[in-house]
Amino acid sequence: MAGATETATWEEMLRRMLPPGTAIPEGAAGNLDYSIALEYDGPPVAYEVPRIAPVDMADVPTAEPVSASYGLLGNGGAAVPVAPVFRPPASRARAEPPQARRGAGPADSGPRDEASRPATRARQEPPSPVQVRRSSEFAHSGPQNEGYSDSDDDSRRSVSRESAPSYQGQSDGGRHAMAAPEGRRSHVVTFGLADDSKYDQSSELDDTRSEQFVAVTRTEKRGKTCHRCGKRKWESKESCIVCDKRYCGYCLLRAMGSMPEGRKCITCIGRPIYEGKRSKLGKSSRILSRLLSSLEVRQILKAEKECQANQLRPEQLIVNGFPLCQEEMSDLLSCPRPPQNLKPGRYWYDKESGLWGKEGEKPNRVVSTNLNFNGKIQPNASNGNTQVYMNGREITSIERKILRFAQVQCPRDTHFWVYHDGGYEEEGQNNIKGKIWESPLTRFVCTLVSLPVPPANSVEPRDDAPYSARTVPEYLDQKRIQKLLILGSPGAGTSTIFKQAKLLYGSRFTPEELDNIKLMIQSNMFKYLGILLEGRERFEEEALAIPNNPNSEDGDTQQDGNESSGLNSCIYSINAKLKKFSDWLLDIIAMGDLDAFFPAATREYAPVVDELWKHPAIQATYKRKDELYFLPDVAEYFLSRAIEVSSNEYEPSEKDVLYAEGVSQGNGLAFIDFTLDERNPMSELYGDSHDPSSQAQNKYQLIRVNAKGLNEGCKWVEMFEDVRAVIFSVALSDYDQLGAPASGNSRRLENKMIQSRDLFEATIRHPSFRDTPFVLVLNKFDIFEEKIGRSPLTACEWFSDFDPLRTHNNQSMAQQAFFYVAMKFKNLYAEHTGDRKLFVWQARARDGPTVDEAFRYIREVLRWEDEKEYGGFCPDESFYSTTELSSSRLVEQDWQQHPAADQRQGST
Ligand SMILES: Nc1nc2c(ncn2[C@@H]2O[C@H](COP(=O)(O)OP(=O)(O)OP(=O)(O)O)[C@@H](O)[C@H]2O)c(=O)[nH]1
Ligand SMILES: [Mg+2]
Repeated sequence: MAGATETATWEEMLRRMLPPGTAIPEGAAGNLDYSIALEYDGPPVAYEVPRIAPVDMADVPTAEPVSASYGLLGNGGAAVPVAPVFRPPASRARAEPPQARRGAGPADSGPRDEASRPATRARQEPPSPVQVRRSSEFAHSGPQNEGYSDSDDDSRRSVSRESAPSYQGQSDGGRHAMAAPEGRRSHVVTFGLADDSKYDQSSELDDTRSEQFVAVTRTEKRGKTCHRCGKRKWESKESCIVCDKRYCGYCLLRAMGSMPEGRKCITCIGRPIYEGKRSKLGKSSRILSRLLSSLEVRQILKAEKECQANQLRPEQLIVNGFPLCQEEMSDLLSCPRPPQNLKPGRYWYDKESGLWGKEGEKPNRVVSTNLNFNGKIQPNASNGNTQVYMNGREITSIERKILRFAQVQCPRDTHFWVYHDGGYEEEGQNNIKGKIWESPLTRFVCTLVSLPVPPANSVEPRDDAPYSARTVPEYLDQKRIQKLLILGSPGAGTSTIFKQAKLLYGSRFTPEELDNIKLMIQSNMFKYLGILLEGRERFEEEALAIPNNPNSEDGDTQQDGNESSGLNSCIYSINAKLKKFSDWLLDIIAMGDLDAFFPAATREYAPVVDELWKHPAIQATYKRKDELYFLPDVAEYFLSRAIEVSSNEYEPSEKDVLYAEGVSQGNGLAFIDFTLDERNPMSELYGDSHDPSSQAQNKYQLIRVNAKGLNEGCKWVEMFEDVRAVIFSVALSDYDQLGAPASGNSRRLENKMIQSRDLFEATIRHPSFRDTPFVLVLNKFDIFEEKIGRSPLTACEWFSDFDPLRTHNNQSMAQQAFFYVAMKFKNLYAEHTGDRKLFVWQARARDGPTVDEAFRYIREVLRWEDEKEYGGFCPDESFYSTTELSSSRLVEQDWQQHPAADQRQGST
């Protein structure tokens, strides 16, 4: 837009400002840093504040350049022509009557109006950026005559000196005295650089934007200060869907009136909305429901959603490279299966299959087929690189994975035709080979990875046949279900939380699921047995390796002669024990007396480890006893009921299901859909009345990815970019535990808390989650509480600076330690995400209610996130950033006493 004319204008302006004859610096128009007027955003002031009016540079009188004949010393000292002193017209602009500003008709114009015309014009028309800059430029250059100083402060002061008195002087008998718009604070001018990238994004709105939008920045204070009264209140704000100005409950109706087009300032009525708000059109907010009756709210929201001014314009939609015309857009929106949540942008559309997606991306919806658009689909529409083509489009790798999953042969250079029902054939073969999305499993996997599928019993209107209704399976209705992804390192409790969700909100386990869990429990039991036997073998190897090979490659076990022989004798004695132990194992197995075997095996195992650990050489090698012993606690729970558990008739109890490690035998991906009722301690505190539309918001899909899938380079994770929140579970009790390294060749065990931290770090940095809120669940608080007294938190090197207050009991020590750990994670998160808040909750996942409360907290987080984005409620920093947590009931009490205070941290 900044073409040659603009440059010329700048040059012209500079020329007028510089002393006559001065050369304009090269490239000045492009490089000079021009300050821009900003609207004052601080607390209200008691006095009327002057305005700076735009200046028409054409009206600035300038002197002709001194001609050569006036040479400095020449011409016998004849007077050099001087321009008259220029008086800034700011006061005239101020004195403009309100009507004139709103666009007075010709009847109003008289000689007086004539006199103020330049300023009036500048106010009436949306000024170009150049005009706005001119005004601010003038604010700097004007006072120059009176000893202009460089500092902002000074310049501001000189502006007031200059313009305030003249405003008083010209108030013209009160008729022209400009009252601030009804009840509104006047604007004050400050100086700085406008930086409004948000507005830059939607350049199509630029031309309609008034001077306010160019000059006002959306600063960090967004959300806290009311635009009208300027007060910073700790309460919800509602924002204008056009200009995003926020208003408190007191000012909202005054600023927005009856809202015929929804939430718009009166001055924004008729203007197109800010596109970032499109997805929120028609969604209710606390503040509206508080101020108006539910019927009124409904009407306003309906108008907001449906009125003409707020609709997309066809040219905002570019499909297959061409902007739509009105007719094409109507066809698209009125077809039986239109795209959802349409926003302005570039899309591709495959007419044969109905697949629809954003340009350069995988498909995200199946819309009706056979819509005719000007543009035809291009091979690179979705930016695929698979050399597999579907109706002419090169598909993306995730689509190819699904094809393979559905057992569709698709080597390179395959060209398919795919039809509305998923039927496919190779190009030129005229032979439908099958239907891609026929199997429920394929459909399920598609939804998990957010690929669209056609409705199950799709009957597509070919040749304009009347459209028949279809049923879309519930879980395909992705719009209404909010996906929550739960992750964590091994043993952190993700499966337990998942199973709790199932028990709390879901249906009971089906017989198949129970069968699966039973198999899982049984195979876990054999895994524990495997560990026992492996341990025995390992000790035997230890024993054999050293005497036979004193210079063995394992440097850690090299010992000097004395120690070595000491170790040998020790190991021999252990070996004898082990021999006895293994003979005994074999006997028991031979007799089939497993009931005796399992408990005995675990019982016998520990003393062997103890024995080994006594020796200094072993200690030097392994550093920690845990490295010799990693049978999970839960092993004993199941091993002690070995016969019962391993029999065919075994039926896992609810407790067994919860205690078992894992979700299913394969233990990969698992998901569950559930709904939460409205009961919530927090929303009650805020006096919420949730409208029925929020019910739909309460549907969730919890997806659990096992730790292994994560460790393999987070491969799965990429498929979950549309999750609403990531729940990351960490076992608090891991701080003094060691675990096998997730990857790499090192056999050295690592601190499990550090492992969790590293995984957490990798996850928050993952591009798929750049904008996704994270909720950290600090789990296993029960074990933590129990052991914190005997095993210091500093056992984990990351917590080495933990310096608790002295306490008399484990409970308060555990709370202190919990806060400390929470803050460590919060700081880490803030570091990586540019100061975003990490939400933390404390849980004991074996304990149902703590998981229930965790999910209610997560739901609340999602609402905060929604409202934060849409213009509302933003809980006070103190509890948002430092202490939201935690052991629910405890917090609940604190909250009731000190809703916004930082009390919880203090209480520890
Ligand atoms: N005491 C106690 N045990 C817990 C808690 N949460 C989980 N557990 C137990 O810890 C063990 C491991 O929990 P899981 O839920 O299987 O851990 P996970 O994160 O799924 O681990 P992977 O399956 O390896 O990914 C199970 O025996 C659980 O019953 C808790 O808060 N307190
Ligand atoms: Mg598990």
